[in-house]
Amino acid sequence: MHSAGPCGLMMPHKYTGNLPEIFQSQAGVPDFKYQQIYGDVVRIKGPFGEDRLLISDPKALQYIFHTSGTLPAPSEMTVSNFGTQGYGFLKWPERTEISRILMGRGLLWADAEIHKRQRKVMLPGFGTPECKAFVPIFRRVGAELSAQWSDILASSPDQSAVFNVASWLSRATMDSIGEAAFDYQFGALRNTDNEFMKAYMGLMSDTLGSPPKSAIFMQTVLPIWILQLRSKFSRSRTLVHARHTEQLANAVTRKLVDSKAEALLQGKGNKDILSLLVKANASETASIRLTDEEMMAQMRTILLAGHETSATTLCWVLLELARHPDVQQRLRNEIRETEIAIHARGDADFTAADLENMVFLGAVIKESMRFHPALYQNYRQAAEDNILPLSKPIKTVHGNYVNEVPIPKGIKIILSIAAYNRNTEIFGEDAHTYNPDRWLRQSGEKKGPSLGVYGNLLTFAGGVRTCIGWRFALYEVFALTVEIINNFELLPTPELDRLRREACLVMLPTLEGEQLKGENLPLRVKLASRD
Ligand code: HEM
Repeated sequence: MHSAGPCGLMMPHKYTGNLPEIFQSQAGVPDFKYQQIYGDVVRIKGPFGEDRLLISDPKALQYIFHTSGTLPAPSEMTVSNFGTQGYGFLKWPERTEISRILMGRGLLWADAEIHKRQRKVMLPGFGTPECKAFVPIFRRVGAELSAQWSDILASSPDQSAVFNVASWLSRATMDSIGEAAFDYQFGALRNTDNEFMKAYMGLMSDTLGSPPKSAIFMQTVLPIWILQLRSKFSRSRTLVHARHTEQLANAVTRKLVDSKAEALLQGKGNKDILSLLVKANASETASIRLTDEEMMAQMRTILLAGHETSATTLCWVLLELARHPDVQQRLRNEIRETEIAIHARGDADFTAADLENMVFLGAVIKESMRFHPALYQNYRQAAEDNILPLSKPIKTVHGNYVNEVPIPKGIKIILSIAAYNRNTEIFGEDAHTYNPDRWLRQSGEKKGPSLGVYGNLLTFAGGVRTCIGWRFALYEVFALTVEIINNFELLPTPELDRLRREACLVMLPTLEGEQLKGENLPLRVKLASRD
């Protein structure tokens, strides 16, 4: 296996290894560089020269996400018996500590048995019919955003304006998640002064964007209990922001959980995710049931995981459409043809089936999610000594070729979603080019081992930790893209020369020199002509 160092890559630092380059660069940049020079399995250095791996090999990723760990013997298998299949590689403790600070001890924090138990209770809220039923909510939120943009354009002299699209989408997805997940009106699109929204805006970039070397060092070498004390008492601006958001979120989620439990007692169950979760929890045996603290953590998890990721994904979709006017026009044509068919059959609006049946829309969304995965890396640690199978042989530093790599217990691995999504063996020699048409070619999908739930991308991760909200996210991204492209024309602005893929767990658009202002995607918006 090759190790990083020569060939123009940064030499590892004595104390922090390659981690500053990995965590301070723009999202995906070191991953692509290492992949191009060394291939899909690269040994990098952690603190004090510790070995770590950076992986984008499809077979190794499939093993880690899907088949590592063991199942109980068939004779020992019971309903509550904990099989470890898919849990052979657990999350890095310092990263789960970040999840705990931002979201509490919910699904993104949990691992192994606790994860399996929590996920079982949560799944009923995220099925296909449940997510399809949210489409009218997404469409309503889209219509509200459209109405506000149209008003602003109508009062501008040349009927066009530059919007920070990232801020608008963040507020739109907050309203969507509020209504669909909690039956709650955040009113984020209507009221920009909303205290809750202000706390969530910039939370990721503030707490995780461009960390200084000292923070990277502390996070990796300090024991978890010190990190926990720090998160509780530190006066640093970022941790004060995280604690303030936690207080606001806990106050809202506590009231919501209580009111849903009360509604259930009165037989008034609703269809929002929280109501479904409260119901599913009540029908579980006591040993599996989520505690009150866990229930509130799930709400904070859904709030952050479900709002920032969808908003970011939509940003990258719209950016590519602004950069590729031909693609934008083809998509608008498909949307308008579908709209004519909808009106002809006597319906007023797009249904979930209409959104799914738009082939070019599907190609645009898949390609945008491939090219710009909102979560660009996952972090795992081997629970046991293991052997990692590889798709193709790699050359070791001794010059031998090997088909598998022995993995000692405890080794930390970065699973590069960004680099897998650009793997040329899977997506073709032009994997670094944005091209929705690749999904219309027969060969566009399902090359390589089965990994991800959508287009075999890793954008929603895979296996037991596949994004629980992936169907929710898809319908939301479809619905809002259709609304915006049907009504508006998007154009690039000169500021895009300074656009960064800010690496803060989620890949946010920011502008060079203005990272501290948080997410920013300046696009020029005009009404789309209807000739
Ligand atoms: C396009 C938008 C989205 C993307 C790209 C995305 C991506 C991901 C990824 C990569 C993971 C795995 C993270 C890890 O294991 O560390 C994940 C997990 C998760 N996502 Fe999403 N997500 C999106 C939208 C949503 C939405 C809308 C919701 C909720 C409504 C949601 C809820 C969650 C939850 C709760 C988990 C933890 C699942 C588990 O560990 O079992 N996500 N997501």
